[in-house]
Amino acid sequence: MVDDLRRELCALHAELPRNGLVAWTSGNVSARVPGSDELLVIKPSGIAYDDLRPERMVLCDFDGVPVEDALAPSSDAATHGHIYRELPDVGGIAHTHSPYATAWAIHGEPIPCVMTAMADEFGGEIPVGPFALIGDDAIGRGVVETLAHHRSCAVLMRAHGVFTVGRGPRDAVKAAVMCEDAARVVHAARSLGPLVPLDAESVDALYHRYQNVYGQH
Ligand SMILES: O=C(CO)[C@@H](O)[C@H](O)COP(=O)(O)O
Repeated sequence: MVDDLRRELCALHAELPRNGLVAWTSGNVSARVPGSDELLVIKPSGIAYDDLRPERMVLCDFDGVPVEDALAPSSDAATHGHIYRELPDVGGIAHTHSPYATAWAIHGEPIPCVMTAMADEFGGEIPVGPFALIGDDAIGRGVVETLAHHRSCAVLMRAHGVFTVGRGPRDAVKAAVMCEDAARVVHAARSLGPLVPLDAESVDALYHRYQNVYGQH
């Protein structure tokens, strides 16, 4: 099972540069080991995306400590672990520095829910979380605190970048792609004139349809 996760994560990491969400070695994706309340798999720290391999993915505990001989895990391993510990329904997490969303994060401004694609994916605005230093679980604490008050699966961490959560790592990477798309389009819309947020009833209806009816079943 862990070997399958390593393969899935390796393929998903390739989606970050492919979608223009990261520069050089920034960003990371992790997966909870299914059924576990103490293990995750995440990328190694500071390794070029082209050099990532399934066997280089690092199996860690939720404190971000590798449980086997491995490369040093991502700087954000303890942050991912904190999120898995606090949010049992989360099975995957992605972190990017995607440019438009990070510009909103630097500005400290939530992305308002002004288009159907945002209501579909995020169920409202994409909120801003607090500034936190990198290296322990502080970012994770900020993400969890922010998500307690929002339906969004993405948080813009102030002066840093994007953290997304999903049922699995693919959902989290998709949310990171959709977050950057929203950040870019809403920025363009605002340059044309004032933004008009969708009303709450429409947001609820759109979110419900997309989450429960859209796609193949
Ligand atoms: O911004 C951060 C730390 O939150 C990361 O995106 C780093 O840029 C990549 O760190 P590693 O995952 O390679 O340690």
